[in-house]
Amino acid sequence: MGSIEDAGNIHIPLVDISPYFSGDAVGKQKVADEIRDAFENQGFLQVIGHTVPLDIQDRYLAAIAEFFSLPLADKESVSQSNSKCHRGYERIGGQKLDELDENATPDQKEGFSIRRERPLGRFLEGPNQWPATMPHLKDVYMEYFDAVHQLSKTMFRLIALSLGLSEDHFDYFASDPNSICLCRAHHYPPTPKDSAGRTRGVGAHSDFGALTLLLQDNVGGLEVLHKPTSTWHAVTPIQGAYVVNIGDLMQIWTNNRYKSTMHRVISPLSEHDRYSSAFFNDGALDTIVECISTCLGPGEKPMYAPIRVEDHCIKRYQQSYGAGGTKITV
Ligand SMILES: O=C(O)CCC(=O)C(=O)O
Ligand SMILES: [Fe+2]
Repeated sequence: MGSIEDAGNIHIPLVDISPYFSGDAVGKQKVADEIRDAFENQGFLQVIGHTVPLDIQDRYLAAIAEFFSLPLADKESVSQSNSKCHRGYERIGGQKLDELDENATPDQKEGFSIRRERPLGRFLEGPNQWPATMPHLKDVYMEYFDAVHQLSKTMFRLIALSLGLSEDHFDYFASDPNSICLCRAHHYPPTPKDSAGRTRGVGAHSDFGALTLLLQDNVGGLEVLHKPTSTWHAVTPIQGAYVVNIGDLMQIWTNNRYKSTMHRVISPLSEHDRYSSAFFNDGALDTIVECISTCLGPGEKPMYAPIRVEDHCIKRYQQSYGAGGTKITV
């Protein structure tokens, strides 16, 4: 494990997970121990030695850049406002994720959200929207979706080992084909000089699901909060790596042992467009999330009441909409 940054008190580890795939129990446990350390301390790490080929990442990043460069009318033709299940395009300023500052400006990013293709059904189940003017987007997007979903299942296996559970503990949650995994591509345009320092790409928030895998290009801007010192620290881009963080559901499962950490994207003065993609594995809707027995020390009590994933997600979506009309924090 190597430290990619050591600014003040913060340490965001870089973990090579390739020993996990060797099948050797000692190698697997070593990776799981490194992951435990990262989630107990900062709640964030970067992962290399994984199974998503660089070639798929590159083709996907190129495809989302091409999508965001389409005329606005083409993007609006797949607007989320047409969708009953939060699929499709969100324009710049369409979201405001900031949970710390109610006067913050709306997020200076545009997004495109895809889940598994399903008929309209339970919460967030339904059809995707694809732009007619870019017919090749669907194949590359879904190829990437499948590859990163697979990696998220591996990460859940490692999390299980890190908590002293059997390796398949989260398999149903993480692999249910009807789960509500979300893959959202983002485009952050360069910041004009007059708004430098006053806008946010994404306001400060924690992710409310279980696990997030973020692919970012080399522009930078993602920062995580170090709570004890109230200071923000950059997550330096590493080509091909995933930034992995846990969300509020995993914090509930682990009784606060693993930290769901506030993060944001600043809008630095930059000549460059930034592209990123977040994959949220929020799992099987009917799972009951409650304190895992291995996370309860002697004399400790569960800090949260048990909650069903679907109820938790509906509540968080409703809170988000109630707060600002268009705000969705995932
Ligand atoms: O684009 C990024 O770097 C982070 C995005 C993010 O935090 C989110 O979508 O929840
Ligand atoms: Fe986030």
